[in-house]
Amino acid sequence: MSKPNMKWKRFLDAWTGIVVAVKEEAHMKIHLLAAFIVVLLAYIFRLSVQEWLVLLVVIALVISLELMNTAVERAVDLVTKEFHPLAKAAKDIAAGAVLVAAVVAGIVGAIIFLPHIVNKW
Ligand SMILES: Nc1ncnc2c1ncn2[C@@H]1O[C@H](COP(=O)(O)OP(=O)(O)OP(=O)(O)O)[C@@H](O)[C@H]1O
Repeated sequence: MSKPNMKWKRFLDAWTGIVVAVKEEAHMKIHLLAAFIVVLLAYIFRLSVQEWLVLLVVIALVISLELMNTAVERAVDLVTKEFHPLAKAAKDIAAGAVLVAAVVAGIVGAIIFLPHIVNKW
């Protein structure tokens, strides 16, 4: 396979990974729904460019970490389906990374949207 084709294949493989995660992970669907609602609200409240940038970064952070969490789950399940403390630690730590990002995203969302909501009333 020539080099440009290889690059295109890698892009397709990455896209396939995203599609699989969205299809198979309920949490990923919830994150995407939340991101859609946030983008809709950002449009309705006519946020500044700076506010848009911050929101897009935290949305990307949460979704990227959920993808990594899903990858860790698959890799652990490939190694063992038996109960193992290290398997539990790996999955719990990966889930913890998503939790940290989701909590920070919630705080960032509140800091950005609350003044706009208060202003509308
Ligand atoms: N092989 C294992 N050994 C020990 N504990 C495990 C193992 N597999 C899963 N667990 C524990 O069960 C929890 C749930 O694991 P599971 O693979 O079902 O993820 P999940 O809850 O389905 O996550 P998601 O909903 O994001 O897919 C883990 O966080 C971990 O604490």
